[in-house]
Amino acid sequence: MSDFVEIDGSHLEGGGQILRIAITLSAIKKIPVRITNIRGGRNKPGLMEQHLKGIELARDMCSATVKGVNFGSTEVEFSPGDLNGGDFTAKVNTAGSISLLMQVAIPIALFSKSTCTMTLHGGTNVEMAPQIDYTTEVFRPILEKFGGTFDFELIKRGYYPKGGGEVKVTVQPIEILKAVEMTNQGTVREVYGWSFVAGTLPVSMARRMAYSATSFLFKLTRNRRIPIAFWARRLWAIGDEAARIPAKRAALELVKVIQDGACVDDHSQDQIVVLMALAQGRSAVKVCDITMHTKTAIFVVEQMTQVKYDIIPSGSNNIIQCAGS
Ligand SMILES: Nc1ncnc2c1ncn2[C@@H]1O[C@H](COP(=O)(O)OP(=O)(O)OP(=O)(O)O)[C@@H](O)[C@H]1O
Repeated sequence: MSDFVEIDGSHLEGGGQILRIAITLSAIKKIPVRITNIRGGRNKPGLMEQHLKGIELARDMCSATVKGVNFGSTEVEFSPGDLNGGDFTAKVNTAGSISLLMQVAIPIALFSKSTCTMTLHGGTNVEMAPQIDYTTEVFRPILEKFGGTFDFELIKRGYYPKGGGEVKVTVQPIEILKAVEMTNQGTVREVYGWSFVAGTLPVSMARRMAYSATSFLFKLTRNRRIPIAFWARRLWAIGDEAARIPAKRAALELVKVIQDGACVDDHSQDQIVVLMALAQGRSAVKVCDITMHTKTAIFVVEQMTQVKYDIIPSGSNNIIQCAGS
């Protein structure tokens, strides 16, 4: 009989997230894992550069023995060793997301025996992944509620298609992650954000995006004071109308979460599933609709551990609950 827990990488969302969660839990809980049909839900299945470098980083962090860790591979075996801490480097040679490398590595680092320092190269602000600013300004405060945190230094931003960004992350080990109760939104006192433009685009476009986002937010939230900082950096906006589209989308996404009374937004939802599983005690978090990424995260955790989640409808929201292991 095989000692490996087998995870079907094509299930539900069928993307790289299944891989990251399986590898993270494997490293922390010392569970050998075999992931098959990797990214079977995507047009081009198999390991892409970002996923490959993420697994290699996790391998180095826990001295794992691995099989099938090469570009395009659709099946990987990962047998973890000890989490000793130390200095690690991962270099994604494309714009593959540094935040997604952090998604694999930070929980592992928190449970290591000594400090982990990671030098990560790749994209800092790319589509379909957390912006580095999201990871540091949205995800990190949530992580802090669980009792973990990280220091970071943003050395250089990197964008599609070249990448070339660099971030240094330092994580101190913790004894335990604490369970959280986030079911009451409280009062939203301030909203802030960053507006960026790309390449040769003028800073004035970043201002227009920020202005559009502010006025949408103002209309939607009625009279709240909403300061938005203007930062000019290289990013992806391409035209004047295009400047309003991401601004409106950002405003609408945020207002939906605020008005629904949820305590985390749709993108943090799936990222906290793993933290809840690793925390000591019973956690409860109020979210909007359960996303496919969240269902997928729950599937992987339940396959690999004894943790069971309850989803309890609460008005137009849901409360995700579980007792961590
Ligand atoms: N705009 C966003 N802000 C914050 N987080 C995001 C955003 N978009 C996506 N994410 C998060 O990024 C992760 C993406 O996982 P997903 O498996 O879809 O992508 P992936 O690893 O790049 O692989 P694939 O190429 O297979 O899609 C999820 O945790 C998701 O919540």
